[in-house]
Amino acid sequence: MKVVSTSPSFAKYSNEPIEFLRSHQIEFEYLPADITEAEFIEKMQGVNAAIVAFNTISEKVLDSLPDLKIVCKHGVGVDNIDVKAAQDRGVVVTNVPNANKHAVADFAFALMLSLARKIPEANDKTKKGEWPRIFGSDVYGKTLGIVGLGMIGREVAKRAKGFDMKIVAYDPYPNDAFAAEYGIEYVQLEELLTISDFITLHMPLTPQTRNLIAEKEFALMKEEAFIVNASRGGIVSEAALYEALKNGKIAGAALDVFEEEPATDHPLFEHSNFIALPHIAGYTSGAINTLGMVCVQNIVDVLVNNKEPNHVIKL
Ligand SMILES: NC(=O)c1ccc[n+]([C@@H]2O[C@H](COP(=O)([O-])OP(=O)(O)OC[C@H]3O[C@@H](n4cnc5c(N)ncnc54)[C@H](O)[C@@H]3O)[C@@H](O)[C@H]2O)c1
Ligand SMILES: O=C(O)CC[C@@H](O)C(=O)O
Repeated sequence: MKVVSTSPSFAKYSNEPIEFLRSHQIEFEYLPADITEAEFIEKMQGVNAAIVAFNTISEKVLDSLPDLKIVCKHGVGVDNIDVKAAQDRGVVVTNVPNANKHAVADFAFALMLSLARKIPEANDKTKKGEWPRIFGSDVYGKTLGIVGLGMIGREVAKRAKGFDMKIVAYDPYPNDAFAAEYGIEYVQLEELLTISDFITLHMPLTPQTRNLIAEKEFALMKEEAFIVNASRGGIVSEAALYEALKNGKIAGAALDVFEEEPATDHPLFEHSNFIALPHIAGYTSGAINTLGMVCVQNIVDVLVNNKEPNHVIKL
């Protein structure tokens, strides 16, 4: 039996996941994260399980890999996997919910603070020998709008309580008990965009959420508002964001995720009130170790124990 990973972070902090596979007589190999579809199909012949980060598992890929039994998303969002096609072919798809929620929530908060206090700009100038008086915006006591109050959104809300923020949320599937416990008010998206000083997005990329934040939505926001997206590229229209920043419709934005990744030499980079990150919100040692161990346990359950693994994505 053989497992391949295209996730560059799999087993980065310890060998435990690979040793676990070997203890079950399962071979392991890394493939490059930016592998082409044709190369992936070629290298995956005879392989029984794939651990994937960003590469696309399309219907064509699944049709070309008759020995594949399980695809494990090394993370949460399964937008790069054709789950329906996999299900139709009897290939199990799993993800790892929960494992990187603290890492991403911390990161989203770091981005809000970085935008409000202009930390990247202050760092750049100080290292260039300047000693600038840079004035920022308050975070403490401001209104935070969380779009998508799932596992990560709820962790962001818990952090925001420590900053005494007023929290509003939009989510088509409300969690009333959590909202009541943390004093969160559910509102419609339009209201959230209108009243929030900080807006943070934490939902999956789906046909319904693609371009959810576009020209009309930026027009609703306050001129002092900051927006953070550490969920998925494509939820924020980058063309609309470019115009919103250019025309001063909002105060700043930070993206950890882009419509096309890797994002290099992007028009948004010209805006000084725009922070660009390379899809690293979930990258901490604790999160990565848990992700790896959950993936390999699921693989052993399918290939060796003949048992339903945890976190199967079912449509
Ligand atoms: N940047 C990163 O490295 C990174 C890491 C982990 C997860 N993510 C992304 O974050 C997303 C959220 O992760 P999670 O663990 O909180 O998932 P989750 O499933 O626990 O929560 C997602 C929430 O979004 C809500 N939702 C669905 N459609 C919506 C819509 N149209 N508008 C508003 N809310 C909507 C759901 O009801 C749910 O409450 C993932 O889907 C993934 O794409 C990114
Ligand atoms: O595995 C990764 O490298 C990141 C995955 C992350 O975006 C997620 O959806 O959890």
